[in-house]
Amino acid sequence: MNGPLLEIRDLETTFDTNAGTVEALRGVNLTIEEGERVGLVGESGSGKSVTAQSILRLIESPGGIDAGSIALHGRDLLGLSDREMQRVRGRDVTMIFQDPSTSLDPVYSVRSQMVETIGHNRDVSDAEAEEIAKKYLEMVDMPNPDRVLDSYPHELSGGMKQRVSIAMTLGFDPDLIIADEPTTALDVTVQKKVLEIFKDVVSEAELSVLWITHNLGVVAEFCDKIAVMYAGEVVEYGSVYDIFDTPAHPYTRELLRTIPNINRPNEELRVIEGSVPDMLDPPEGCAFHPRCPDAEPRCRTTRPDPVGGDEHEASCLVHDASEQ
Ligand SMILES: Nc1ncnc2c1ncn2[C@@H]1O[C@H](COP(=O)(O)OP(=O)(O)OP(=O)(O)O)[C@@H](O)[C@H]1O
Ligand code: NI
Repeated sequence: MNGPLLEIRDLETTFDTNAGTVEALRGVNLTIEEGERVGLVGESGSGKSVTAQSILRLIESPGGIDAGSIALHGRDLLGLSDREMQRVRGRDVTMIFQDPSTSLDPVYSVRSQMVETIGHNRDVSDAEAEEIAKKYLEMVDMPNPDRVLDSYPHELSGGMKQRVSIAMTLGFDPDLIIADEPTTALDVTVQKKVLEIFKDVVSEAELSVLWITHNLGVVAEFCDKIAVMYAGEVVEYGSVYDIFDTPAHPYTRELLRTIPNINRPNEELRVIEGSVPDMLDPPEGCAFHPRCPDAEPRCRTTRPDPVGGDEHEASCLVHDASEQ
């Protein structure tokens, strides 16, 4: 039996600033099984992007990973040399960014970038690599792959660029794709289209994905599992069904209430009362207690551990995920 694809344990990442130490990640636990699509959701500042950057070891000074472990196929990523880590980033774990320009080089044609990437990761000739590139461009619904191959990134629209960067990601043949809000920079109709394409590509290629988003609706459509982040911790984890049907953590319940109801389009959007904590000085006890409708006195002083088991767990002293 193989272990999980990715296993993050008690991960702590901080940034030293003039104002003090920002405790961005305060003990993140997250497991992704082979072939799983996991949505990472939470309000702005909860630590979603820092989690992604920590997995890829892209946290730069004055930031750093202070504690915990990250294992990919059982291999400890935090113990690798910079060179080995570079190989992991080029081959095993790839990231799709909000701004597709980040993953495309402006000075090379799409052809040379895709052929190089594919050739680098597979034992094929340039001609074969080009055929594979065309196949990937067809998979992302590019009507004229030959023309796209001849293009330079600036000749493509935002939506096309993002599709090319998805095709490029396939060229890496990665074990895990991390996508950090990859469609938010696009306008709404293009967003929908790119999302559909990505969904199809992921199921066709049976990829494992960590999908970072604010949008619980997207997660419900796209993912198998959901991890809810709050103040630098995963506070609830479970299948999409469990999270939507029997959410245990009061924060998850509040987050679900903020999803717009398509049957009541004129209803005012609900927001969660209060604001996210200052990570320079996070609250004692449960970080959500100042905003929590169900908080009890003990929540102010005792930090909850995850309870419930592998399938569905939540870090809450009041509500037990296994009893939902
Ligand atoms: N380079 C940095 N220097 C200092 N603090 C940082 C840095 N990068 C992130 N942080 C802090 O770490 C915390 C987590 O940030 P992160 O970007 O992971 O949030 P997020 O959940 O991705 O939010 P968003 O949804 O807005 O992208 C925040 O408090 C943020 O201010
Ligand atoms: Ni982010």
